[in-house]
Parts: sequence; structure tokens; C-alpha cells
Amino acid sequence: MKGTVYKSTGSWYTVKSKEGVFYECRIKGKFRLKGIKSTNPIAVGDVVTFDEDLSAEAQGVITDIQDRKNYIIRKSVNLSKQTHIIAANLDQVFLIVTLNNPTTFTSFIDRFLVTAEAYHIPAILLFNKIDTYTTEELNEIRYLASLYREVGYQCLGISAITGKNVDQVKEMMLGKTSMFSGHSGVGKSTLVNAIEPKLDLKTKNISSQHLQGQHTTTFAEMFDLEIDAKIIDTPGIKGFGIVDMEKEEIGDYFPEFFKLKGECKFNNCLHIDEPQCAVKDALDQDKVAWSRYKSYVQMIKGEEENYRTDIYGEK
Ligand SMILES: Nc1nc2c(ncn2[C@@H]2O[C@H](COP(=O)(O)OP(=O)(O)OP(=O)(O)O)[C@@H](O)[C@H]2O)c(=O)[nH]1
Ligand SMILES: [Zn+2]
Repeated sequence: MKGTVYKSTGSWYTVKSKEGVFYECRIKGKFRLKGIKSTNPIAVGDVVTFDEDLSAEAQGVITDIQDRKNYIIRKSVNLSKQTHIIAANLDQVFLIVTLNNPTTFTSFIDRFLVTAEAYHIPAILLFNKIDTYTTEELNEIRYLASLYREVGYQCLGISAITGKNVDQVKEMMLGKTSMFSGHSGVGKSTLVNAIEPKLDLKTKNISSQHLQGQHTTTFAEMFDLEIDAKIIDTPGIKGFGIVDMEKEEIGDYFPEFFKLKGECKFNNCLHIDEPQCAVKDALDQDKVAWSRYKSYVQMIKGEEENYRTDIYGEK
């Protein structure tokens, strides 16, 4: 049978069959993944083949895993250098942004978007709490939205509290598996509640504890919503994981830079000190946003650690 993994708790996997029946499954044999040393061979979102265990009720054995279209990972904090696959096969990720309370800096947004690009996961920006902003702040949101739209990202102003534009978010979620990310306090739980009041995600309780430096024993979980949509909740992780990137590839994850790259004199141009650089020319002509370029330079010049750390790590 074929099914999708909704939850994994170490050795057991909850798999929903095509017919909509949940099975508790174990793994048979070893699953080796090309290039990643992972602590978990199968993750939430994986599409698997399993055999029903006829001697037990609603149990099975996973025998095969379908190629993933993408996955997000987390590096273990210890020295083993192992990675943990948080979730697989995401259709999109929503980054919830607030101007203040809490402040979301463009450097954070850009880092997040770069990670999404590297993971090949479409990202959408939701500017939340628009019920609280002054005219001036709303103008700033408009400016940011136009900036990111220009780059190619969908942007939407919402209020999880008043329900403004929440229907549009629901519409974007139809038929897809989504994840919500953003700093603590931007309104992730409130938004998910506005979308599906009956769903009581764990995100909130867990994130209020201090998980720093601790090995979290919480696991990602997938939920079917009443509308035809799925969400993946990652309690205690909240993040989007990390990607190892080489300096040379960071620019490729800024879509507006990538488009210009062919016009740079050097085909390995880092858009920093090189002559006849199309990105710097565009910057001079205000065709590329300074905030984006600044984030890029920070990522390039930053310590290795800076662009390799979990973007959700508080330190
Ligand atoms: N005015 C206003 N307040 C909001 C809105 N969305 C969320 N809030 C408030 O912001 C606070 C934080 O919201 P949460 O939904 O708990 O934020 P979160 O992102 O889930 O936070 P963590 O669980 O810490 O990750 C709560 O007091 C919400 O009531 C909004 O659209 N407008
Ligand atoms: Zn260049």
C-alpha cells in the first residue's frame, strides 16, 4: 500500500493510506539516502510503500520510500554531525512578518528566503497584525511588499485577529502542504487558529519553554485541515532548518541577482569587488534593493557560521 507519513516518533511512523486509514508502521531494512547522514531515515511528509501487518490492527511495515521533492533538515547540536530531517515534500512555506512587536528585520527575511530557495520550497510573505499599524507603518509594509513582489515573492497583508485576508491565505493553501514560520510572537498560532479553530497546535506551549541547548524530543506532525489543505507543525523546532551553502551559490538564491549574473563580466562573479558587475550596476541604478544587497554581503562576508547556523537559533 501507499501512504503519507503524518508523524514519526522514533521507531514508529503514523502513515495515512490512500484510503484515509491511519497505520502505525515500523521500518523494514535500511533506507540509505544519497549524501546525507541522517538520524531518521523517514520523515513527516514522506510518501512510503508499506505492507499491512495482518496479525495486528492497523499496523504495517514500511518497505520503500518515494524520492523526495524537497526536505528541511536540522543539524544535531552534538558532535556527531548528523542531520535530522524535519519534514519532506513541502509545497510552500509562509513566513509571517511583523514590523514591530516583534521586529522582523529584512536581513532575517532575506536569510529565510535564501534558505527556502536552497531547499526549493516556494515562500510566501504574510505581513501580519495590519490592524495595529499606523499609516506610516502601513506605508513601510507596502514598500516591503512591493520590494519582495518585484523579486518574485507573493506578499499579503493580513490580520490573524480581525480575520482580514485570512480567506486569501486559505485559498493559497488549497490542495497543498504548507508550513508557517516566523519569529516568536508574530502570530503563527493565532493565524492557524483563525484558519482552523478546532486545530490546537502544540507550537505555542512548547515554544514558551526554553529549548536552547537542549535536545528537543518533540516531533514534527502533519495535520489535515477541514479545507483541502495540510499543514506541518514543527513544535520546538519552529524553524526552517539549515542548508550548507558555498559562498559561490548564495547569489543564486537571490532571484534578482541570479537573473543578472549572466551579464557580469566574470561568470563566477560574487558581485562584491569585481569590475563590470551587473548586480552592482543594477544597485547603482536602484533596480536592486539596497536592503537585499546588504543582506547578501552579510551572508557572504559573515563568518562561515553565520550562514550555516539555524536561522531560527536565537543566538
Ligand atoms: N493585534 C493583533 N495581534 C495579533 C495578531 N496576530 C497575533 N496577535 C497577537 O500576538 C501575540 C502572539 O501571537 P501567537 O499566535 O501566540 O504568536 P506565535 O507566532 O504563535 O508565537 P510563538 O508560539 O511564540 O512562536 C498574541 O497575543 C496574539 O493575540 C494580529 O493580527 N493582530
Ligand atoms: Zn556580479
